[in-house]
Amino acid sequence: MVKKDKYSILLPTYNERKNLPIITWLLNKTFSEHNLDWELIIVDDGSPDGTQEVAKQLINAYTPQRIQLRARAGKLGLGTAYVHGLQFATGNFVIIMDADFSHHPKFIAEMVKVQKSKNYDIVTGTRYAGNGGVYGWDLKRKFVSRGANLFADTLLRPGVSDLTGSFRLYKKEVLQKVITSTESKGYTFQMEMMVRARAMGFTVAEVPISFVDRVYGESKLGGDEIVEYAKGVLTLWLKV
Ligand SMILES: Nc1nc2c(ncn2[C@@H]2O[C@H](COP(=O)(O)OP(=O)(O)O[C@H]3O[C@H](CO)[C@@H](O)[C@H](O)[C@@H]3O)[C@@H](O)[C@H]2O)c(=O)[nH]1
Ligand SMILES: [Mg+2]
Repeated sequence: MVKKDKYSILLPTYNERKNLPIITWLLNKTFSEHNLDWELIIVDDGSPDGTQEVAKQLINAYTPQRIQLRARAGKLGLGTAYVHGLQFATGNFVIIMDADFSHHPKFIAEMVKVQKSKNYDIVTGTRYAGNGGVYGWDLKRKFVSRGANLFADTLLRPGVSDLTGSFRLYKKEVLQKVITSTESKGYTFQMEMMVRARAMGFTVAEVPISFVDRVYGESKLGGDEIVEYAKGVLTLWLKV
């Protein structure tokens, strides 16, 4: 008997109380409509806004088979949140995404379809190809994001149009291999993951997505992150 595919979504959250119920509802809708098996793994880093209380209510509503809350004591960052969540994933595929609607679950169906078309190791959402785009960012953030991608692409040539985005589908064993070899933690993390995956010979396909900026709260991108990112690109350029 062929085992049915299962998709584990790793959802890092920090102060996403308002977004979590709707994102969960949309995930359920998408996976039900396409008759796909799935689970949601919420990695909350001690959000002071009560995100975990909401997560517990969602577990009651959707069952513990469907949703796991894998909390950590404090805000330890996105990169390690994926590492933490991954150990609890029971699916053969893993999807990583943001909880603030920048990544709409409706794109998952297309990512799954594209993955199956040529048995790709990774499918990444891209804002910078086809119908992809960014909505709600000011000019500075757009410029920084484009510049960051151009810089890494010029030096490292991974052949992927969106290196810093984090809406991605991986074969679980591929994610495990790539994440173990990745050293950076902040915004550099997604870019390093993709560059290393390509260097290891994994196949990557792209699906255009529209990225919509969050309504509540603020992003953490600052001057320090930009410097860290530039250092990360140069380090990889020397090593990979
Ligand atoms: N557990 C945990 N979750 C976190 C943490 N920091 C952020 N998150 C969660 O991670 C997701 C992304 O955080 P945002 O603060 O919304 O990031 P962003 O500035 O919008 O950046 C996004 O776009 C970038 C590309 O332009 C991406 O590089 C980045 O990974 C992210 O997708 C959200 O679900 C947020 O709750 C943390 O320290 N711990
Ligand atoms: Mg965001």
